[in-house]
Amino acid sequence: AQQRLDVVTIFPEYLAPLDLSLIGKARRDGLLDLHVHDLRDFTHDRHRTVDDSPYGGGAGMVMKPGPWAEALEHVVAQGSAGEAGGAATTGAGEPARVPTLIIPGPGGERFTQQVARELADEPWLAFACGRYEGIDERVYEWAGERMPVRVLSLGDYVLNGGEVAVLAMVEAVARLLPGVIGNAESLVEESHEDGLLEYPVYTKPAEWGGRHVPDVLLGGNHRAIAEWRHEQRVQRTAERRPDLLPPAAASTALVDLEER
Ligand SMILES: Nc1cc(-c2cccs2)n[nH]1
Repeated sequence: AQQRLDVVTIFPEYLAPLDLSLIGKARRDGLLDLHVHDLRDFTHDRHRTVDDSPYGGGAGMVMKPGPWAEALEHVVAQGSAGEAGGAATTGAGEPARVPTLIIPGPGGERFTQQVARELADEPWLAFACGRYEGIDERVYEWAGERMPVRVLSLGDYVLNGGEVAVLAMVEAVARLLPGVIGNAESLVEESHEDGLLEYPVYTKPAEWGGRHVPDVLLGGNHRAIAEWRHEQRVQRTAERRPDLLPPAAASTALVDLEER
């Protein structure tokens, strides 16, 4: 199953880290088909203008709609024709005609592990990297008439542009694709897979700076180890992320903690 990814940005070099290690290998193994497009290639003036001052005044600049529409039309045309890399195919083996367009922004729906899993099932994703001051609203409307559009936020903080958010989302999605991560089981027990944070991990030496590895991990009782690890995940989630626990479990886990 190959996934096609297109990224449109005014800083294509920002996406260079995607050529490294895991993601780079997935691309070389043909699991991922990544294309980065420079938004400025879709301008026609001498200064390759992509933004302008906001109607209604206010600080900063807003990205112009024209270049975005031309860039996204190019992405749809190139991707669906299978030029410069394969046309993504749906699960049913049908060529995908349009991508799901992901637009990072602080005002979007929360990007979570669940959303990452949904995106990993998509045959074709396109990412539009805007600048913080924003993209002309008519681009969202224009794109929404042609393809599914999701505005996604990494969290409640403000970045200057979408590139960093796209790097994070591409990594979170690509590692879920079959064959990208070595042993699939490492995908199961990690944080947020089942709503709990991960348990503490240890490796050699057994004693380090006067600190010891919990005895249960040094023995071979796999059931006891699994129980200890689950208990640690519940405790750690109750301490750091009670919001992830269903209310009853949160208070029970906290009562247990306070009693210790
Ligand atoms: N979560 C989040 C996304 C963003 C931006 C995306 C694009 C420009 S700023 N800030 N914070």
